[in-house]
Amino acid sequence: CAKKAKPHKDDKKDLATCRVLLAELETHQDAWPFLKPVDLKAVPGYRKVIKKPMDFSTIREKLNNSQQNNELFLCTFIIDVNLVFDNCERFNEDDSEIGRAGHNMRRFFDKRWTELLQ
Ligand SMILES: Cc1ncccc1N[C@@H](C)c1ccc2c(c1)OCCO2
Repeated sequence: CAKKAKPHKDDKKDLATCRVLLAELETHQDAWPFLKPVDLKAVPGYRKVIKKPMDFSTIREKLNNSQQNNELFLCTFIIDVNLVFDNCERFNEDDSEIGRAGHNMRRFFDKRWTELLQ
């Protein structure tokens, strides 16, 4: 993904842009299934099926802890956001509340990160 994002001279903008993007994801009306980690005790089968759980609050934690000079943070951010949506597709029917929310959120993210980061 590093090559996809146009080579910025200063990563400082990228970190701010990831924070803006994450805030937009968190406040989206379809974000509700993805705001916090899935409760592995409350959702039967989730722990077995989904090898790498991810959610927006975990991504925010990682972003807050990421070193600015470590240019990998941008790729890590993109990979983690896509992991949220890939996990959602794997576990939820397309024709379900959560499945539809996942598709809507992925469409929104793809549009916004292209506008902001490429
Ligand atoms: C993203 C996702 N994929 C699969 C299952 C759950 C979830 N999200 C959790 C928060 C969630 C979303 C909705 C719920 C719920 C938990 O627990 C039972 C009531 O409805």
